[in-house]
Amino acid sequence: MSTDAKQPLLDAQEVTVRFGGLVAVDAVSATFMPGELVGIIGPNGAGKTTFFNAISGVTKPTSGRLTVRGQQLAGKGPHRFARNGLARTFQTPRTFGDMTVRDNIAFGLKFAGRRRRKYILWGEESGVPWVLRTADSILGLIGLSAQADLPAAAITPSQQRLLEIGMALATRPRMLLLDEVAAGLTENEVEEMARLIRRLRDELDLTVVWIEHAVTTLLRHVERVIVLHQGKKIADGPPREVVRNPEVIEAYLGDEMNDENDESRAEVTA
Ligand SMILES: Nc1ncnc2c1ncn2[C@@H]1O[C@H](COP(=O)(O)OP(=O)(O)OP(=O)(O)O)[C@@H](O)[C@H]1O
Repeated sequence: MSTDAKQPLLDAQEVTVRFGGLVAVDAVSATFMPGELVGIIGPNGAGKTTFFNAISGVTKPTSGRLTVRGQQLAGKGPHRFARNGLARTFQTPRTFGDMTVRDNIAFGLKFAGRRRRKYILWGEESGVPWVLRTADSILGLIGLSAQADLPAAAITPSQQRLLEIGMALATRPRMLLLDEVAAGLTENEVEEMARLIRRLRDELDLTVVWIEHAVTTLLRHVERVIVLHQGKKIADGPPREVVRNPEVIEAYLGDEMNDENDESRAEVTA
């Protein structure tokens, strides 16, 4: 891969998003390096999704800088972010229900095709992992080959989430932003999802940023976690350190990992 290992894929500096009088994201800075798997946690309304929206161009930050692979993109639209290698999922999957599962992936590939000239200019066409070259290989990767010919509306909610990840992968991203992809899944499905996410990061050399309410699972699988509280970043570090941070325990983990959950805390701190 030609990505400069020392250059952040995305560097957010002092990003603020206001909605009228409400400061949803309050001067948050965070740097994401190639190949990192980072979790974002925080109570409801902490600003997680709004931060995601800001770093993917969906919401224009009120102030702050967003540098993607060296380019200043704050204030640009989501397509500019996508062209620079960012792909994301949404809390409510945005798939095309009346199209087949395969055609949903093909749609993402078409979008990547529009970038193809740029890939060639960068000399990276040969660098696209083979598994991201066709709809069928992407379906194999995410475990949806058997559903390829079904309309997307006919597959289960957990398969919808996988499909949305597949559509994001089809755009051949360098950075994948996952917004609660494990919401509503059974315990086993959550574990499978976590394993898939790790595999994608490892095999495709992606940077993955993952918001999730299933905190215990998330903390077990990520190497770094950012905690947001009332729009501010209150911690950023390895899970075993973050779960011991008194401010984090008071603001969030005290409830999420209470006494009955000591086992899970022990698992993370081990
Ligand atoms: N478009 C909007 N207009 C006005 N306020 C908004 C808008 N989007 C989010 N907010 C507010 O901004 C704050 C942060 O919301 P956000 O959805 O980013 O939090 P979150 O951490 O993702 O929460 P959750 O875990 O519940 O998804 C909340 O107070 C929310 O009500």
